[in-house]
Amino acid sequence: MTLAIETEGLSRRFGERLAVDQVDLQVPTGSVYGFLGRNGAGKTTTIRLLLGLLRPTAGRARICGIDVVRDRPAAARRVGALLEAQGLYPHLSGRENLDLTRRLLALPRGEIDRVLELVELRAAAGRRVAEYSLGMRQRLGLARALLGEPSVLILDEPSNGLDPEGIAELRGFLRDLPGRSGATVLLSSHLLGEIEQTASHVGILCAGRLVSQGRLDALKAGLPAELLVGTDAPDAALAIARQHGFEVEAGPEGLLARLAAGEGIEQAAAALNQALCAAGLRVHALVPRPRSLESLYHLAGADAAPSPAA
Ligand SMILES: Nc1ncnc2c1ncn2[C@@H]1O[C@H](COP(=O)(O)OP(=O)(O)OP(=O)(O)O)[C@@H](O)[C@H]1O
Repeated sequence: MTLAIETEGLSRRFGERLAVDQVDLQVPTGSVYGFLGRNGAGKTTTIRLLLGLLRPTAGRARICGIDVVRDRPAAARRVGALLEAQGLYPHLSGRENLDLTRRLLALPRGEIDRVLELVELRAAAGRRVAEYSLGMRQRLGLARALLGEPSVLILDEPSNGLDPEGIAELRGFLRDLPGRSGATVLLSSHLLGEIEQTASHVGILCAGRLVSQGRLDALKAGLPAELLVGTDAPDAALAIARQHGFEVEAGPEGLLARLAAGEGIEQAAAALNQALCAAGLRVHALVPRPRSLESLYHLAGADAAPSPAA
């Protein structure tokens, strides 16, 4: 497995605050890597370190094998980025905005039409950016990141400001991008549903530390199974299930029993059903729940304590 982005012990301190704490990112070439974490977890700081916009306090980052601190220009040539502060000029047209970057990168003129086509902004390219909707600006920012066909795309919260239709379009676009162009995509987000549908790999950041990382399907497969339990007396069922050694919590859809790693789901369901029925409760549902990114996020502790850095 070759890595498009790799960090070792990457850390960044702001005064007393350790915003990024010994992060070892491994982003395989050709992956769509969802970089998750609640607000203040350190995603943007990590991205700024990857782009060489900030210097690390410790550790190192490599883009396509190039050390970002030692050889920033060479690393920068391999990356296209979309950051929250986009730096678009509102009085210029979309095309003119792209042209500024195109000239800076010494790319041929045709490159502008190629990226406009990709983000479907060709028809609006002559209009001033001041007249663009937030979603159009976001797509223009994406078009600019795509100029020069970079090997690595780094996108900080790319779905910000997009309506549900725009989010769905972006999702399809990003999911297909590695297959179409061979590019690797790292996108940060706090939207689990978005990442679950888009990413092949994830990394979860919590209070500056990377608490989970890997192929999304493999990480999900390694999660303990869960059973959703419907009864007519959830409070009593919760107590009884706990007495019988089940790890249970009350959720919006009913009781959620989390099985121990390796515990057989059929056996556990039968034992739980028996315990509840023996106590005189009526069980009307006992359903295995698909393993989800939400469970992974929860078990990694990323949604628990607010990050001290936040
Ligand atoms: N230039 C700075 N000076 C001081 N503290 C900073 C600076 N930049 C970031 N921080 C702090 O570092 C921590 C991590 O911030 P960061 O923006 O990286 O988080 P994030 O995960 O991207 O969150 P968000 O989604 O809200 O942008 C926060 O506590 C933030 O206040």
